[in-house]
Amino acid sequence: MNYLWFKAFHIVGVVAWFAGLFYIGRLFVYHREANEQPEPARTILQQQYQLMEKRLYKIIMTPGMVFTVIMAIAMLITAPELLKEPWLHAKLGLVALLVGYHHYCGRLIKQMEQGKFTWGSQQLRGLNEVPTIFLVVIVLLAVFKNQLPTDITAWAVLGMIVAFAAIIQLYARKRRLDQEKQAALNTDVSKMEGSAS
Ligand code: HEM
Repeated sequence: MNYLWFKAFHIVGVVAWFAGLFYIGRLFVYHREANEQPEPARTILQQQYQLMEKRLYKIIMTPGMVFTVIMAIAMLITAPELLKEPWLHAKLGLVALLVGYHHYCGRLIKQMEQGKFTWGSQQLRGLNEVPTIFLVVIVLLAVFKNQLPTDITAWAVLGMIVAFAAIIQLYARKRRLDQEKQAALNTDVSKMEGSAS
């Protein structure tokens, strides 16, 4: 019975952790794009995003991760025979990588604060998709366990990577065209103002 309680709260922890992992990636993109704004909007937006990133990391993401792991350890103490399962070994490997990604996000927050950050918004959009791939594979492993169809899973991961890359490229193209249109419009307006005065 305890096992089921731990499992239920393990899933609650996973939901909180991933809410943070998904949102932090979005905030990084907005934070980076705030550089393109004129002053004083740039400084105001950057300070606001900095604050939101730090709070999200400290108040949601890290507690979500710790809670997920504590509940997982409680499950393993209750049912230690699980430690012999190959699916769990694979899952632990992926979770270790995910924890690495979590800490990398913490490093990015510090780099942004110190103005040492060099990534572009398109690269950040790519980085933002990393947790989705982890989520899909870890959940598949947790549900299918040793029966996981590895070929379908590998194709699904590949399909996701290709789809994300294509969507990011298309969106970048759309943004570039919108910016060019806006710049042309601004030039026309200033020409009209010039000839009116
Ligand atoms: C230290 C890391 C983790 C360990 C040791 C761990 C271990 C476990 C164990 C032992 C179960 C119970 C399996 C069962 O009763 O059938 C479980 C269930 C589950 N875990 Fe994890 N887990 C970890 C992290 C994660 C993460 C990061 C996710 C999500 C991305 C996740 C998603 C799930 C889900 C959805 C279930 C429910 C599966 C089911 O009942 O069919 N776990 N986990």
